[in-house]
Amino acid sequence: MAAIQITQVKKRYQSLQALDGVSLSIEEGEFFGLLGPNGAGKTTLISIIAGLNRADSGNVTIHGHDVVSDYRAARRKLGVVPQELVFDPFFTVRETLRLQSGYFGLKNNDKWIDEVMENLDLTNKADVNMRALSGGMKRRVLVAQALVHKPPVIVLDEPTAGVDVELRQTLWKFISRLNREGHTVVLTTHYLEEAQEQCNRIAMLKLGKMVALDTTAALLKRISGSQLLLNLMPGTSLPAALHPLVLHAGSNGDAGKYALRVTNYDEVEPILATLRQANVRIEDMHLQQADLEDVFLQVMDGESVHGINESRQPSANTRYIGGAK
Ligand SMILES: Nc1ncnc2c1ncn2[C@@H]1O[C@H](COP(=O)(O)OP(=O)(O)OP(=O)(O)O)[C@@H](O)[C@H]1O
Repeated sequence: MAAIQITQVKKRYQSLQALDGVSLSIEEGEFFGLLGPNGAGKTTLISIIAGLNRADSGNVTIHGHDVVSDYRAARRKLGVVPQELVFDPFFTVRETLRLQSGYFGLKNNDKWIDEVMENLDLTNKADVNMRALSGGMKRRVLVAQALVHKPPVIVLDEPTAGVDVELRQTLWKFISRLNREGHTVVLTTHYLEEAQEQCNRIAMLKLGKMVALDTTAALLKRISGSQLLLNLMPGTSLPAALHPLVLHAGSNGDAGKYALRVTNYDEVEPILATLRQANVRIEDMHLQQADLEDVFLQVMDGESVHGINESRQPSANTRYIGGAK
């Protein structure tokens, strides 16, 4: 049985089709990544999975339980770490986690609560009021809250947005352990290196539609070889002969920056010769192995992958992937 089965889900907000017929089956034990630029529909999909939002049509089941008609059973199987920090400022961390346990009818849950706090480095904050915690600490409590009932399916909506390296490491160590122990994990993130590292399979959403769905390894194979990253002197532009090699081109603040596809090092010299002949000077360059960010840009940029589409405005995602959201 699938951990999460999503069938033909559609959701419209006024004139905006936020989800346009999304179908997806996530198996038990997967570490699954849901990627897409701002506004792609990731949070909408997660809130439908969590039963916090209703699809206009289609359905979602968690371990076979429909999230609408069998809400309580579905919810019990699911732990959701929301993107926004919502909490009651009057309770301590431990009280917050006990209350959440009570919501699931769990009494005497302190042993697990202690273990979760320990694993998220929250033990020394157990008796501190929520309002006195830093943003990063509050996020740890949100994660802990999602885990109090040991849900078999854990959904994390951008859990590491704006958090420090230490929390990221703590979080991934714990979540990876839970995944190894059999919990299914679904993650949305804009940090593509994080998705590449953690997820065995990835779906990419764009404007409410699924535009890629494959194992991380297969997605990475779509782009073979390396990239030559060029930063040309201001006022110069790439000779037309090199346009077919362009994977992506910067614009506005990044004008003059290009990523060119090269399959082996021998291809670098002819590129440099072409630039020399056209009197185009290079400010900076380096060779980089292709990664998930390149696949993401390729998928999101669609037809422009095999050459520059001069009229195309840069896609919004070009600006923030890699962390600078
Ligand atoms: N309650 C709402 N009312 C109207 N439009 C909404 C509402 N919630 C989301 N939207 C719109 O639906 C689209 C999808 O939004 P959603 O938050 O699901 O995207 P996302 O992929 O999670 O984006 P981000 O990466 O920024 O979190 C966006 O265009 C958003 O503006």
